[in-house]
Amino acid sequence: TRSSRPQRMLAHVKRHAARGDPQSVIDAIDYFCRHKEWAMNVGDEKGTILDSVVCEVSPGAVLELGTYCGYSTMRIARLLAPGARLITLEFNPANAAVARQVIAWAGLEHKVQLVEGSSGDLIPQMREKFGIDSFDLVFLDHWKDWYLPDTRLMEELGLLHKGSVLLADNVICPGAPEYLAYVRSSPRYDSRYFKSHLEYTYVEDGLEKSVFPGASAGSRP
Ligand SMILES: O=C(CSCCNC(=O)c1cc(-c2ccc(F)cc2)cc(O)c1O)c1ccc(O)c(O)c1
Ligand SMILES: [Mg+2]
Repeated sequence: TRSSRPQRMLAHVKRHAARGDPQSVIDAIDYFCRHKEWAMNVGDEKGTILDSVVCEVSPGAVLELGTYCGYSTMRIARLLAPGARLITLEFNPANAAVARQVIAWAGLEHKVQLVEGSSGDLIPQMREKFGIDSFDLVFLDHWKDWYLPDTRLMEELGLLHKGSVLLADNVICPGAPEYLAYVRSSPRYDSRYFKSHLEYTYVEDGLEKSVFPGASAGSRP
C-alpha cells in the first residue's frame, strides 16, 4: 500500500539528518514540510517560542499531549537537563511508530517516554504508572476540543502545582476557543498570547502560555 506522509517524512529524515544530532533532524523535518509536503508539526517559527518557554521553565517533568511525528518532542527533549523527563501521549498508533523512530534517530529516546492511548484515559494513570507527582510544563497539541477537558482533569487530579506552565498550540488555527476563554478568564491562570503563524504558512496562529498560580487562587479567601 502507498506510504503515509509521516512515513515519507521519516524516510527524508533517515536520508538527510545525522544520527544523534537532534537539530539536523528538526531541520530535515522543517525542510520536508516547507518544500515537499506540509505536515502539522509545530514548526520552526512557533518552535522557537516553544524553545524559549522550555528554557525559561527548565522543567523537571514535562507532559506533551499529541506527539504526531515527534517534532516538538525533540524540540523539548533536546533542551532538558540531565534527569528531566518528558512523557508524550499519542492517540494514533501509526504516528506513534514513526515518532519512536524519529526520536531514536535524534538519539533522544532516553529522555522521552512515548505512551500510546487517549489522554483522557492516560492522564489519570500518571502517578501510578509513571511515578509523576506533578508537571512543571504541559504542551497541548492534540485534538483541539480536548484541551479544556484535559486541563480540567489535570487540575482535579492535582497534577499542576503553583507555577506550572501550560503552553497550547493552535489557539487560533484550527483554534481552541473554549480553552482560550477558560484560561483567559479564570483567576486561576495568568495567560499570555504569543502571536505567530500556522506552521510553514502565512496564516495567523499562536501559542497561549498560561501559568497556574496555585489551586488556592480564585477560591474564597
Ligand atoms: O495527536 C493526536 C491526534 S490529533 C492531532 C492534533 N493536531 C491537529 O489536529 C493540528 C491540526 C493543524 C491544522 C490542520 C489543517 C489545517 F488546515 C490547519 C491546521 C495544525 C496543528 O498544529 C495541529 O496540531 C491525539 C489525539 C488525542 C489524544 O488523546 C492524544 O494524546 C493525541
Ligand atoms: Mg499543533
